[in-house]
Amino acid sequence: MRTISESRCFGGVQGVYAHASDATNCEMTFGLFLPEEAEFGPVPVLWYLSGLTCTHENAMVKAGAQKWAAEAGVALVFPDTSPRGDEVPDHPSYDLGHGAGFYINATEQPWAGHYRMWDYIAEDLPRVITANFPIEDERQSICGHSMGGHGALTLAMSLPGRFRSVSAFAPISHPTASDWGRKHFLNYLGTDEATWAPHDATLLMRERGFEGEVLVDQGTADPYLNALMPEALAEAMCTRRQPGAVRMQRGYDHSYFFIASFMGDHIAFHAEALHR
Ligand SMILES: N[C@@H](CCC(=O)N[C@@H](CSC=O)C(=O)NCC(=O)O)C(=O)O
Repeated sequence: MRTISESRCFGGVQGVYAHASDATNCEMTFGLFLPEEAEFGPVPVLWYLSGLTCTHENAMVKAGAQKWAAEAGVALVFPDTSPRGDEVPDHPSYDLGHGAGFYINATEQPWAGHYRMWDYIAEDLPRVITANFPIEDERQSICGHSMGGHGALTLAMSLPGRFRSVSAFAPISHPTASDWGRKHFLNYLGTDEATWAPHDATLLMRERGFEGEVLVDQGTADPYLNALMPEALAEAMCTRRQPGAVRMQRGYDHSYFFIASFMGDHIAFHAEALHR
C-alpha cells in the first residue's frame, strides 16, 4: 500500500491511498478519513459507496461527511467504483466500464478479468484497511449513493453480521427491472437472469431483509426516479416489516447537494448503531 496524500481534517486525517488489489487485478485508490480518536485506538468505520461515474474522490470532497464523522468518532472509507487503468476494459457509455463496476463480480468477457467489485468491497479492501489502520472490524456500517446505494443495500443484506446498519441516498432499488441494472447485469453477468437476483435490493428485501435498521433518503425532484424505483423497495420493506424508513425529501435532486443535506442524519443514524 502506498500513501498518495494525507491532510489534517476536523482534528483527524483525510488520506488517499493506493494498493494492488487481488480482487480487481489492478491498482486501486481509496480515501480514508480517520477521526482524532484513531490516534489512541481502533475506531468504528462507515463505508461510503459512490455512484456511476465517480472515483474515490467525489464523496470525499463533496458530501461534507468528515465533520459529522469527526464528531461521531467514526472512520469513513471512500472506495473507487471500478477497476481502472489502460489494461482494464472500458466502454464509451458513462454507465458501463470505468466508473460503473456495479458492485458485482463480472463473469462475462471482456469484463471478468478485472470487474470483481463485490469481492473488492466485501473482502479485499477490508483486509487492507484493517491491516494498515486502527479500524475495529467488529463495528462496521455501510451507506452509498445511487449505484453505491444499490451496493450498500445488497452487501448489507447478503453478509449477515458484517454491518450494523445500512443507509442509502437515492439507491438503484430494483435493478433487475430498471435500465440502471439490466444493462449492467446483461453485460457483466450474462443472459441468465437467475444470476442477477442476488444483486437486487428489492428482491433481497422480500427474501431476507436486514437484521439492523435501514434508512433511505430519496429526493422527489430526482430526474432518475423512474430508474431508481424507490417505491419497489419501500413496498418490500413494508411487506417484510423491516425496521427503518424510506423518506421522500421534497424538491431534492440526485446531486451531492442532496447528499450533503442529509449526510448528518445518516452519520448520526450509523453512529448510534456503531457505538451501541
Ligand atoms: N448522466 C450523468 C450521470 C452521472 C451521475 O449523475 N452520476 C451520479 C451517480 S448516478 C448513479 O449511480 C454521481 O454521483 N455523479 C458524480 C457527482 O459528483 O455528482 C452523466 O452523464 O454523467
